[in-house]
Formats: sequence, C-alpha cells, structure tokens
Amino acid sequence: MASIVSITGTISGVVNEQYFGGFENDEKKLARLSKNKSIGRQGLTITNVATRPPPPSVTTSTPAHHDQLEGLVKAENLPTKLAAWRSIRRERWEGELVIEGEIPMWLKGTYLRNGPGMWHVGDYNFRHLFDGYATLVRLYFEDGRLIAGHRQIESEAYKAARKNNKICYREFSEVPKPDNFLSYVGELANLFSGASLTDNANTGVIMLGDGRVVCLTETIKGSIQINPDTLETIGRFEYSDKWGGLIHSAHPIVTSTDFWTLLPDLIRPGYMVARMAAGTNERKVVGRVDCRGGPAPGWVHSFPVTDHYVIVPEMPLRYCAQNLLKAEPTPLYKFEWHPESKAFMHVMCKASGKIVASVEIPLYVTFHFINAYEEKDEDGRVRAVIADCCEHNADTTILDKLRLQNLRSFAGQDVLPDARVGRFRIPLDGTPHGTLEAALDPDEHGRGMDMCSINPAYLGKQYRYAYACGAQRPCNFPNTLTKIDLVKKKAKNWCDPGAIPSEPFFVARPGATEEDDGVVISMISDKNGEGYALMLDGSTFEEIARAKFPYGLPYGLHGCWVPKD
Ligand SMILES: CC1=C(/C=C/C(C)=C/C=C/C(C)=C/C=C/C=C(C)/C=C/C=O)C(C)(C)CCC1
Ligand SMILES: [Fe+2]
Repeated sequence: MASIVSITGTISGVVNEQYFGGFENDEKKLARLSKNKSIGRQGLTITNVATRPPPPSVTTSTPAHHDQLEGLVKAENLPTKLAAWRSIRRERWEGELVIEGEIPMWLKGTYLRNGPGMWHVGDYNFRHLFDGYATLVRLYFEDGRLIAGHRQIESEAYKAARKNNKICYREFSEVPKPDNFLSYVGELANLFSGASLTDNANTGVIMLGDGRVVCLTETIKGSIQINPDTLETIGRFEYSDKWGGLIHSAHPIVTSTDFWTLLPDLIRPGYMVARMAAGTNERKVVGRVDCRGGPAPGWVHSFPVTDHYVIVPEMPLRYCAQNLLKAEPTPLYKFEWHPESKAFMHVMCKASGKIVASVEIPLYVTFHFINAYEEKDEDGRVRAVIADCCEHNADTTILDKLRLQNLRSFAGQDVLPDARVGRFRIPLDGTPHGTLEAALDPDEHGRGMDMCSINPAYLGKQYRYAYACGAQRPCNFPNTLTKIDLVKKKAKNWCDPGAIPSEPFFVARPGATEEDDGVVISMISDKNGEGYALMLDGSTFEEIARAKFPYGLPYGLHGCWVPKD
C-alpha cells in the first residue's frame, strides 16, 4: 500500500510500502537490529540546501537516519558515508525537488539513469558493482521545475530473488548456489541453453527511434522495455529475428533511424554486426568480422561508429566460456587477458558490410568508446578513422577495483589506476598497423577517465568536446566531472570533495549551433551520505542548478534523454 510522505516545504513524494518483498530491506533490517542491538530509530530530517525558495525541511514517515544503516552492510567496516555503494533504500519513490539555482526553461523532458542499485538479497551481500539489481532514476524537467523518482526494474532475476530470498540467475560475478547435486546438473544444462543467465538490465537505458525506452545489459535477454513516465517495467524487449545468441554489446548505437549492435560469436570467434531499423524488433546482420587472434572474441561492452563505418574493436581482454561456467569468480570474472593474441581494430562499411580495414594496434583496455569520425585529406577522401575511448592503460586491474569491498573501504589511499582518453588512428590505405596515443595529457583530468558522453549531434562526426568522470587524487574511484577540449587539449574539472558523481550526460539546447551549448546532468553521492542532481552549463562547465534528493541514491551507470514530445 502506498503511503504519502509528510511534507514541509515543496518536496513531496510517494513511497511504495511493499518495498522489496522477499528481500529484507534496510527498513526491516533496522527494525530487527534495533530490537537485537538497541539501535534507535528516528525519522529522516533533511535540511534542504535550497536558498530560493527558502530552505524547507522534509520529513518522511518511514526512512531511518542514514548513519544508523551503516552497520547493515554485512562484514564491511565502512569508513565512508557515501550512499553510492549501498543498496537503494526503497523499491520506489517519486517527488518534486527544490532547486537551488536556475534550470533553463528550454530543458523539457526526462533524464533517465540506469544502474545496479541493489546489492543484497536477504543477508547475502553481492561482491561486484556490476552485480546489483537494476535501479532506474528519473529526472523530469519542465518550466524550471524538477520531479524526481526511482524504481526497481522488474526483471525475472529480480522478481525471483525477491520471491525466493536468494540469487536465482547468474549475474556478472554471482552464481546461484545449487541446493543439491541434481539441481547442480540442471543448472549446468540451463547454463548451456542460457536459461540461467540473468536478465537483470542494469547497465544502460536507450530511447529507440520510435520512442520506446529499453534498459540493457550484456545478456540479450536482459533487454527490458520500461515506461519512462512511471518507470514501470513493461516487459522483455523481444528481438523477432533468428539470430539468437546469449550476449551482445551493452551499448548499441542508437539514432532516430537505426540501432546498431555487435553480437560476439563465442563458438567461431568473431562478431556479427547487426542493424535494427526504428519501429521494428528485427536485427538484420550487415556483416561479420572474424577474430584475428585469441581463443574467443574480445569483450565489446561498447563500440563506435562513423557516418559510414562501424568500428569493431578486438581487445585482448576476451570472453572466456570456461569462466562463464565457473561457480566462483575468477580474477577477471567472465573474461581473460590474452596479450599474446594482440589487439586489432576492424572497420566495416555500414552500407555493404565489407571490411575496409583491419589493423593491429597496441594493447588496450576499455569499457567505453567516446566517439569516432572519418579523417579526410584535402580532396575530401577518407584516409583514416579516428576512434576515441576511455582507456585504462592496457591494465585490467580496474575490474577488481570495482569490487564493492574496495569501493566501500576508501581510507585516503590513491588506488585508482591511471586512465586516459585513448585515441586510435586506423589508416584505410592498407597499412597493417594503427596507432594509439593519449588525446591529451592525462594529468589534465587527474588520470581518471570513464563514463563519457558527447553532444549526440556529433555522433560519428569530427567533434571537439567530451564530458566524462575524471579524478582528483587521492581516490579509489573517478570523483570529478571533466569537460575535455580535444582541440585545445585542455580539461575543465568540477569536484565536490568526498563526493562521487555519475556519468555527466550532455543535453543540447534546441536550436544550438555551438557543440557545447547545452546542459550537463549528473547525480552526485555526497560525503554525508546524501545526494543531489547537478546541472552544469555545457559551455562554461559552471554549476547552474542543483536539487537535493530526500536520501542518497546508489551509484548509477548510464543515462539517456527522452525529450518532451
Ligand atoms: C551480467 C552478465 C554479464 C556481463 C555484464 C557486464 C559485463 C556488465 C558490464 C558493465 C560495465 C563494463 C560497466 C562499466 C562501468 C565502468 C566504470 C564505472 C569505470 C570506472 C573507472 O574508472 C556476462 C558476463 C556477459 C554474462 C553473465 C551475466
Ligand atoms: Fe557501459
């Protein structure tokens, strides 16, 4: 049953009292612990940071004070109050936020952010950031006002965990514990058919050209359509074609007309490049790339495109079918590092499916490509493709740093591995090698670099600006927002000491002619355990507005923009 949050001031909200069903949520845990351990319980009182209108205070009937929840993450001694690495407090909430500053009147629409926001089932705590059940957050902007909300995605994996109070599907690093030998044998069979893989769509959210909104992860079955207004789960997005397979890139390239994706082939190492036209559910394979090295395709969390080409990266961090079968996490989870297999970049013509270049390049590690474009000579002939990514200096240790225990235990040491904007140059003249260099001095952004966005009008085209998370050291996770000028090779950085911002997402001003004319949206977990939505001017990178949430939200990965009408 829904209950109305009692309100003072202009923040209002509705909470769903069903909370996590079969899960023991923080509220229930608190009640239990307060019986057992005499922990007191008090209502949440937030003093809003707003200066205009005057600061209201907000009370809710249900939540407990954040400090009291610290002991609830089992077996962790948390030196940090950050909400970023803790499970979301409630299954859903919605309310209007008080704005400090001014939101431009042209900003009309919905910013959605997806991410793994629920990292426990019952008393069991998950191990890795990427394991958590998907939490969607919504910021709806209109007439300078901001309505916010969050809600869990009702995947089969989430519903089964809630019902049975245990993990029932294979997540990124978590595997269901079989009850007995027979169920173990059944589990193996399910694994081969893909039935035991998760559909927990916790990585990205996209708006298709026809307006449908879909949440995604790397399993194909984890493509789930949601309602962007209510955050309600509509159901699985079913691909109507025959391509099957178990995994795909978590970041398709989406435009008003197309959806491009990569389907790795684990049996005959390679990738299918597929296109789905807006308004359909049918992927059509445009071409295939055979791997040039290694026992399996390289991990393709994302890939870039130019106006005419799809770039297929072949990274030496490769999928590993054996690791997919294992019950306990291996050092690189479902992947393996194969430096001897070398690294390659393939360029496929979008129109013909023909491979126009396939070059060896220096070893690299990336999750996220930023953009790519065609480099032309004086006569307008394309002589190379330039592709930029957030590159982790060919070092796979970043995966381990994203274990929750590491994220939760920051005590001032500088443990975030260095990263940079890696720029590939892939010649199209038959030269067998491409190059990889830093696009700017990594010290400009504190040698942290991930979670990037660009002005979508520059997708596949020569561009100048990228927005991303950088670092102010010492840190254990990217903790700044950075605007990268790839022409001047300079960065502007925003930082709230002790806070963790999520992916800065650029929304262009309608009618803008300058590439950086727009607003950058991010959500911040602050050092006090609270959080706020932040709006920066895309050009000056100065803060224009912020709006405090009623409680700190977990870290989220990727967002999208759904314009009004
Ligand atoms: C869910 C299953 C799988 C894989 C899921 C994966 C690989 C999800 C990956 C999410 C990523 C790479 C997010 C990246 C975030 C990067 C950050 C925050 C970087 C910060 C650095 O500075 C499979 C393994 C495919 C199959 C089982 C189920
Ligand atoms: Fe991603």
